[in-house]
Amino acid sequence: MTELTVTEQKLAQATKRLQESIQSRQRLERQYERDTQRLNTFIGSFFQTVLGVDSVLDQKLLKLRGQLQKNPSVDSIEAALEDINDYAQSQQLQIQRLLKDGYDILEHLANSRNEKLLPTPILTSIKQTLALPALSVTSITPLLVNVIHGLQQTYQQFATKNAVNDGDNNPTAAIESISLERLKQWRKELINLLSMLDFGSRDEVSLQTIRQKLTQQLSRDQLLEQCIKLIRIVLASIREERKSAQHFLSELTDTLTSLQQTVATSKESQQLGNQQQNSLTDKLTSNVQALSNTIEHASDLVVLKQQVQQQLRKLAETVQQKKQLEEAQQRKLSNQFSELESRAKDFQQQAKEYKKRLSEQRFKSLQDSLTRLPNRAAFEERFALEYKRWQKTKAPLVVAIADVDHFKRINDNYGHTAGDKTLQVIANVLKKSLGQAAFISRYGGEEFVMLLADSDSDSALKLLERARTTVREIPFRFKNEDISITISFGMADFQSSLDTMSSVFEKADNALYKAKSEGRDIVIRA
Ligand SMILES: Nc1nc2c(ncn2[C@@H]2O[C@H](COP(=O)(O)OP(=O)(O)OP(=O)(O)O)[C@@H](O)[C@H]2O)c(=O)[nH]1
Repeated sequence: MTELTVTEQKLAQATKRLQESIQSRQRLERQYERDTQRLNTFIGSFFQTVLGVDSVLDQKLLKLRGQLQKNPSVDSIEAALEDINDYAQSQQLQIQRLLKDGYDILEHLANSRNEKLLPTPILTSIKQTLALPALSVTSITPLLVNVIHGLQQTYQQFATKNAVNDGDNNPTAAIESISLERLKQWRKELINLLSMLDFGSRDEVSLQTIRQKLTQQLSRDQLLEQCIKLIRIVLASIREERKSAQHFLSELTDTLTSLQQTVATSKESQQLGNQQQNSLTDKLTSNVQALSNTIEHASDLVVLKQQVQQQLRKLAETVQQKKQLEEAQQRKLSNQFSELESRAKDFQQQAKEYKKRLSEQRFKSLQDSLTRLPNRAAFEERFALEYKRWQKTKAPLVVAIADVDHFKRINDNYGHTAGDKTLQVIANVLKKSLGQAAFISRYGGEEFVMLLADSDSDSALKLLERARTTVREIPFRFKNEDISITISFGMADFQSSLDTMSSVFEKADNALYKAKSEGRDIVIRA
């Protein structure tokens, strides 16, 4: 083998090795490129998944993706991945804490008694998720999103309701909507209670002011303040009542004492008078006896005449004394009796006034002070009576509930006094249209409840229709504006022996609700 041949062989081997090494390098580079590509794709989809979860992580991933696109060194990628890993670990603790918080919130919502806060399907899915063996971000996050939607719906419902009911667009008021609902109920209840109070002119102004305040939207504190004022008025009135009852009782005791005294003195003077009378009678008897003795033993007529005259004078004196005594006794007794009589007369007058006052109070406690119609308490009493009558006779009995439409607007637009006036006018229209046959009461607020006994359902419906149209045709004028006011009715009658007071009332109430939802200004029969 020549030296040239040897050299050629070595060169060929070296070339081959070089080619192999180039190929292997190319393979490696292709592999690296593929790996980088895969990593890029993975980071890309990972990036899509976690995008928006954490802004710091977003930045780190964006940086890594940028590096990968520039064919970086493995070292620099390793450093970037390590950085991301450290950050992810620190966030993991945070996520666990958040998961725990999320779990607690869901558990609280699921067990909350106020389930109205969330729609039922959401509550069901919370309960199902909580029952899972382990919680993860993927199970809890969609649920939390649902909860947020649910709460948002509830919030919007309350906000709309408040805006419609109270004309209040203040969002903070809407946030407090649950307590606002409650406050509204309390205000309504207090207005009802107020309508049962009437302590005469002394408290009229104060009660009127409280009523006026209660018809406006109040905070809890303001409502409490009105409550306290009301309690003070009631207490003052109770004190007054107690005083007046004490006065009456002390008058009664005085009169009885004086009667007792008169009876005692008349008895005493009668006893004394009897003694005196007896002694005078004895005296008279002995006078007559002496006279008869004188006559019997007389021998001389002149002497006898003198003695008889003397005895007769004594007799006349005694008779006179007896007469005077009798007259004195008579006078004393008659004085005592006339004194007693006048005392008794005074007392009788007082008792009459007291009784009148008591019956007035009873009447007032059953009368609504604004409309002078029977109030809710009177209605309950009458309803029980009519129901008993119906149970016995099965004669027709209809319950009707009337409610002024959009009454709040009248208060809001024309003031509370206009609202009061409206209620008074409507009360009169109801009285006139329904006549004597109906028992009409102001049940509370802008609600009137009527009992139509002896009217069958058809004729009751006609009467109510008449009342409804009459109200609509009244030309109300407030603040130089002509307005039309309407009322809606719900009615129901007793039909089967299964009907009870509350079931028929509820039917009428549901019918009224229907009347409201069907556009108002109508009478709906259950
Ligand atoms: N002026 C006055 N207002 C009263 C009286 N009693 C209750 N109100 C008011 O009546 C209003 C009743 O309003 P809502 O229950 O919301 O009903 P509405 O506006 O009549 O609406 P609909 O019944 O749905 O047609 C409330 O604003 C009460 O404050 C009262 O004696 N006098």
